[in-house]
Amino acid sequence: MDPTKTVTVPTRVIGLISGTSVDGIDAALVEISGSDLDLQVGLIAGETYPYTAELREKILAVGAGVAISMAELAEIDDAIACAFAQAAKNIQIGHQPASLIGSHGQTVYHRPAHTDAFNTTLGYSLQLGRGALIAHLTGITTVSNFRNADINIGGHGAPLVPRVDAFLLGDSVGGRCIQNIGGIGNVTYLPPRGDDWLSQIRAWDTGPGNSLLDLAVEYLTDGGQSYDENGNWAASGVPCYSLVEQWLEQDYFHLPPPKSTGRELFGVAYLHQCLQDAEPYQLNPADLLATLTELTVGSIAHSYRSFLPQMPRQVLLCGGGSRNLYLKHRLQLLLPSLSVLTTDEVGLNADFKEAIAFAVLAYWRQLGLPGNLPSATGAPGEILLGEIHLRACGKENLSNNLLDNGCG
Ligand SMILES: Nc1ncnc2c1ncn2[C@@H]1O[C@H](COP(=O)(O)OP(=O)(O)OP(=O)(O)O)[C@@H](O)[C@H]1O
Ligand SMILES: CC(=O)N[C@H]1[C@@H]2OC[C@@H](O2)[C@@H](O)[C@@H]1O[C@H](C)C(=O)O
Repeated sequence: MDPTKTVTVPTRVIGLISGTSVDGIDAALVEISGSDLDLQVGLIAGETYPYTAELREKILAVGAGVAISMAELAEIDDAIACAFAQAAKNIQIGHQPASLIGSHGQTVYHRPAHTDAFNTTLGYSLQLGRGALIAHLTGITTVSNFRNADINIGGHGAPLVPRVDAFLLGDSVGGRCIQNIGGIGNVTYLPPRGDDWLSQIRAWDTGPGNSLLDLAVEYLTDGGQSYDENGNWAASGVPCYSLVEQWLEQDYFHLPPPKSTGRELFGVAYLHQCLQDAEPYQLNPADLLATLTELTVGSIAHSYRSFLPQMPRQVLLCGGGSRNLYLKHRLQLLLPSLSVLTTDEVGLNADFKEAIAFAVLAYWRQLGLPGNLPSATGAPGEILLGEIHLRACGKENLSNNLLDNGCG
């Protein structure tokens, strides 16, 4: 089938995701039409709904490897689904309702493909917040569990946003890197649009985004603050370049793409190692934050120099880290030949791009179009992503009754 010939009608879709920062659920209500080269997405509403402190703590604990019973796992899975369903309900208030939800869920574990004692080569990735419950509670058909189909054929199951980046941000004038800086950083390299353009796209996880910075701020303020607003604290310090150089020797940064990572590698234990490495340098808190910011920036610049087929004209930042002005300034200094902008500056909301992407992935799933990009995930081919949970018959009114379903 030629996907550009698919006949489509504008569809109102909700995209939902909570990322590796575990700061809350990003919800985007969008109107989508077209299929790929003619794909059009209009953002109607975007909102972040923070998790309760209790649920956030449980998610972080599970993600950090704290042992829980199967009953507790089921309970957290459903608590997350309830919070996602509530977010879907809230984002529609005052707007025409949506007919489809694409829910990424909450990643609590991600293991890229590898060989172990069982000779396993497939990766493993677990996103909680089951789509069946979201469909049941909202009465809206929900696509979820997007990563598994790609993983099941040998891919990393991540990153998945690159195919959406390609059709929303591809440019015929020059090459672009779309750099997400969430908890983890990931890049999509888009060569200038032309023949065989899709197969030349490259994408991978660059390493830590804000994850180490957020953990360090929490540690330095005894839990009083959760992030370095605009990078002001780091900006008042001086990076220790010897440490950055030492940290950049780490294997992950030298692994050729396709590759993916998560808090399993760049989480609490990694920060503790960084703090230990920093001890001989007696850094003050501002210097430590400047040094960790430089690790994020340095890992991005290093991976562009090592793995991009050619340097792009622009870097378009998105994700919460795009608001870190110090980080943005440092990246521009390390990549002087490129213009460092945000996706906002080319018309795509930088805060809700991932939520928008999962709305598009659900829409593609419904149209029967593939969602992965083999050059990004390492999968041997394109594949349909996501499981479809049909809205329950006679449940149309459920979206008004969420609080009666134990989700209050
Ligand atoms: N004004 C700001 N200044 C500095 N940092 C900010 C600002 N606003 C948000 N952030 C950072 O962005 C983070 C959240 O980013 P985002 O929501 O993109 O992450 P995520 O989606 O959870 O992660 P991922 O993309 O890895 O899944 C916060 O934890 C914080 O570190
Ligand atoms: C397993 C997982 O949740 N990975 C996330 C994470 O956060 C950023 C980066 O690592 C990316 O690979 C991915 O998310 C985005 C949404 C993606 O799949 O494109």
